[in-house]
Amino acid sequence: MQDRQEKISQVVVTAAQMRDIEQQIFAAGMPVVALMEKVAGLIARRVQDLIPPTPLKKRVGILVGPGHNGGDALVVARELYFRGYEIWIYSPFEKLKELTTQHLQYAQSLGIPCYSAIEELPDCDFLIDGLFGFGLERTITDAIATAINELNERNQPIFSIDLPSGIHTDTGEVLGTAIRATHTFCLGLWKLAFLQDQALDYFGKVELIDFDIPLADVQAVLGEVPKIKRITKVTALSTLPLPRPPVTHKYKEGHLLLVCGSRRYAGGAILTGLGARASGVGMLSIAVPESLKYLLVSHLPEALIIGCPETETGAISQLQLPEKTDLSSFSAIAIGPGLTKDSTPIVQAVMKSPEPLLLDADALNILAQLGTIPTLQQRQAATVLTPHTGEFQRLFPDIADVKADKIKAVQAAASQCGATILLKGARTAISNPQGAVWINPESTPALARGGSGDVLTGLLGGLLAQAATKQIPIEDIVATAAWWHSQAGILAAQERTELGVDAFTLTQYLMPVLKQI
Ligand SMILES: NC(=O)C1=CN([C@@H]2O[C@H](COP(=O)(O)OP(=O)(O)OC[C@H]3O[C@@H](n4cnc5c(N)ncnc54)[C@H](O)[C@@H]3O)[C@@H](O)[C@H]2O)[C@H](O)CC1
Ligand SMILES: [K+]
Repeated sequence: MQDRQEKISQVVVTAAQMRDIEQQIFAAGMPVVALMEKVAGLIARRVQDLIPPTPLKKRVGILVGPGHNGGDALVVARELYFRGYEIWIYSPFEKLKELTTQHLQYAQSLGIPCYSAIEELPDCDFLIDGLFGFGLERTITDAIATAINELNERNQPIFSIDLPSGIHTDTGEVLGTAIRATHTFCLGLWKLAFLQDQALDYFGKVELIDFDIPLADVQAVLGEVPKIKRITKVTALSTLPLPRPPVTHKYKEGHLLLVCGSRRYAGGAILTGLGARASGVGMLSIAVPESLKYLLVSHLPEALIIGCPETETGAISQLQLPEKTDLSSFSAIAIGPGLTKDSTPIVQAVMKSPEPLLLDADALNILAQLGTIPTLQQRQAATVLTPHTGEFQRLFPDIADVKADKIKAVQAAASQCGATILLKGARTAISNPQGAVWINPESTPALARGGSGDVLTGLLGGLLAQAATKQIPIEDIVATAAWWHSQAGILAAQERTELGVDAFTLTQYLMPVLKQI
């Protein structure tokens, strides 16, 4: 049972996949009417929990569209009516699907007022949005668009069924206009839109209404291992190097080399180091410009700080590793935070490393400038890139608009360069070269702050180093780091508000996330 719920919570579907899964259920004998009744019954009960009908009678506006999303809304309306709510229906479409028509007829027979003009819908305590679900297929125009805009301006709580009407199920695009919900009940399985940054403003709180879709039906459509998955606590924790074997030594627990910092950006090197520290990595070496050496030693006494020759501008000019050490001495290398663009030769040098390599920040800008993206294909070991949208666009100028469909964009980029790519955002997306995608479903705007990416680079570098001898897919480790990093942000924001999560503070919340579990 637990296992089913966990698997369901990892699943993400497109509208077409949802329709196919639904067809499996109907083909197996489940009547459409019964499924609607079941789903809408669950929604009605949740609404009653959230806004009970007493002591003050509540007035509810029900927005009814032409399809089964409208049918769901009418079943909710009927249930709430019998529980003592005062119901008003707005049903502007002339032609409704048959089942929806029947529910509307019955609602009217009960004496529930029903109007087709938005002006006639009075102010309500809250609204139920059943205009469109995953069947929305074109831009909303004319009277319906005007009505949606007017309803948004009323500032009443809105519960959207399945999706806020107007949001494209797959891309999250606003098709003309869309309901700005305060709460969205996603039905059965998470739709892709819930993981697309561009739609997030419209959902309000989100909640999955699990209506017992059999796993077999999901697998029949998506396969045993779905291509696109949500990161969950369970998936994230499964790749952590915990518990440690009772007998081990520091080099067995990974040796990470960080290459970062410049006179101009000294703090970035410290934050990257602190992120790596939290990963538990066995050995940490940090290459910085010579002039930063003692600053780093004072912040990270456990690390081996390698002072490198520097340019006039204070950037690393040459990677001068200690005696008897070369790039193959490390289990993983992470390069980029605070480098400046003056460290181009260093990036070229580490690309030759035979170990997993993580490139971030200025290392990505240097890569873009060099136009060396195609050479990544030739690397023997795994490569991970962690761009934000701007860096991504500089690296992959020929990939169509990232904002229009982030998930497609990250898949295309990973396949183009043969690296695993983590595209940062409110919903960070990770793709391996074969197009297997992880999306991080929870984060906080508190992390939109200078230095928070440096922390991620250190943390992920440390996890990559520890996993070097294990058979864990690279993208799974990247997903764990993304999850851990955002959970630390969420925890810090809970205790300190969204303004209180500077990058140093963030590093201090990485361990408490694990301790909570
Ligand atoms: N997931 C499930 O198994 C269940 C889903 N339910 C609900 O059903 C909807 C999907 O229903 P469907 O009838 O296929 O689509 P919609 O209700 O979203 O509406 C489609 C309807 O609207 C017309 N249309 C599309 N775009 C526009 C537009 N821009 N302007 C005007 N009209 C438009 C289109 O032609 C169709 O007629 C799902 O979201 C759930 O809420 C079940 O009730 C339970 C099981
Ligand atoms: K809806």
